[in-house]
Amino acid sequence: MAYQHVVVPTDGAKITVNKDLSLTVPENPIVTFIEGDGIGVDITPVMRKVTDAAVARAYGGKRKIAWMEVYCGEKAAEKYAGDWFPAETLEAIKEFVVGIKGPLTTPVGGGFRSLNVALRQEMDLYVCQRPVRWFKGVPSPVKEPGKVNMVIFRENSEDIYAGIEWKADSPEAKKVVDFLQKEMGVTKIRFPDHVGIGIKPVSAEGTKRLVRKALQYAVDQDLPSVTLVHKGNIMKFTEGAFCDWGYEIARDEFGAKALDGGPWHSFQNPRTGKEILVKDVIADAMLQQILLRPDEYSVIATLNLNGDYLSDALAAQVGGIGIAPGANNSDAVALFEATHGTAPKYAGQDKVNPGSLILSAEMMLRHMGWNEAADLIISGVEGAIADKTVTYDFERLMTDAKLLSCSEFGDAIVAKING
Ligand SMILES: NC(=O)C1=CN([C@@H]2O[C@H](COP(=O)(O)OP(=O)(O)OC[C@H]3O[C@@H](n4cnc5c(N)ncnc54)[C@H](OP(=O)(O)O)[C@@H]3O)[C@@H](O)[C@H]2O)C=CC1
Ligand SMILES: O=C(O)CCC(=O)C(=O)O
Ligand SMILES: [Mg+2]
Repeated sequence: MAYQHVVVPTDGAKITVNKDLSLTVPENPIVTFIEGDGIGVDITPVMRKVTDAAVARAYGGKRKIAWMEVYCGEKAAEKYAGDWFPAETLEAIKEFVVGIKGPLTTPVGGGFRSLNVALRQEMDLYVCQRPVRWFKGVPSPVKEPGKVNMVIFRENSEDIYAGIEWKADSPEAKKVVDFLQKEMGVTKIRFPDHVGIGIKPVSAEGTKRLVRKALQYAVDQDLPSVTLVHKGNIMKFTEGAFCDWGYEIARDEFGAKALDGGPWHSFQNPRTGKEILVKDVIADAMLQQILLRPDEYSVIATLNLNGDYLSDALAAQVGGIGIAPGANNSDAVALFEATHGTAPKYAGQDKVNPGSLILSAEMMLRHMGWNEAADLIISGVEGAIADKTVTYDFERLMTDAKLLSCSEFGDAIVAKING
């Protein structure tokens, strides 16, 4: 398609999705990127530099990413006369199927809705996959961070993130309250006169497609358990149903059987013969379990809000959100991004840790099947940390570490990649 501001690189070729959803990746794939607001200007160029270095080193110049900038957030508003979310950005990410983004600002309370959530919803990127593991030498607030090795599968399209809510005192909120009281027999709205109302949709379809991915991941990676995290004791028909549907798909599609009458289940990994335990934990209890007994958890499948809370909490255990990567996937399109936000107080200072976005690029390379380059990124990050040459977030918690800027940390990783 013809784009207004997006310039398609002439030296690149399109990644295509095959019928079985595998990718055909040319030697010079076009990969879309959104720079991002706030610290996006600092971390995105560093991520590109490290990724290019890893690809060059791994394939000796035979392969090269053709980066294609697309716009969202503040930079889009400048380019597209106030449009923060240009339609052609969505079109380009969908057309070129693999992309990576910096963080985007969302105002609290009023203002526009989250552009990050809108990107996920518009492209139905229903899986938010966030691996959390410790890198040797990273300072952590817990005694044994090495026991943390989990992958969160966060449902990315439903829950209260669907954005169905009405402001207190608006005619819409009053209408919904009226409907609830008069037609649904609701008597428990504590202060009905000035109340904001939010609706939390959770469906069988949305739950099952997410839990299916989590179970399949456990099978493919030969992992010991999948834990369904929910608040089903309180929200029975949303969070409770998520848990029930999760077990149902484990039974129906993976042959899981209930253990001692349930609710926990298990099934045999068809590839390795090992048992995979399917269990559930209530969300508040899970927040203490990840601190006290992290080694008992491996793959986590959960709803949108629980997954948001869990990802930042788990990231803190292994060194903070400066080093927490992620992916947003549909069946065809993948958009990689850090777990953290725009950290506005550090914007433009060349200060923050680019690690989360670099490790998101590592996930992206693996998604493309470029595992050799992905491995080099991991060893580069490990090497820079082992040398205690780190950004402020790690340096302030380490003894005898050398403080590096964001770009210098990128250079230290590149030096390890080329070393
Ligand atoms: N996917 C996305 O694009 C996301 C966007 N957001 C948006 O970002 C904005 C700011 O959100 P906020 O709640 O402040 O959360 P942020 O994640 O942006 O920042 C919170 C704190 O986390 C630490 N931090 C974040 N990124 C890094 C990094 N790269 N290196 C080192 N430390 C880091 C900093 O801690 P310290 O102060 O201790 O140094 C920072 O003050 C909001 O508009 C929010 O909506 C939020 C989350 C995700
Ligand atoms: O979109 C936002 O502003 C926040 C999103 C977020 O916190 C997340 O995806 O983890
Ligand atoms: Mg978050």
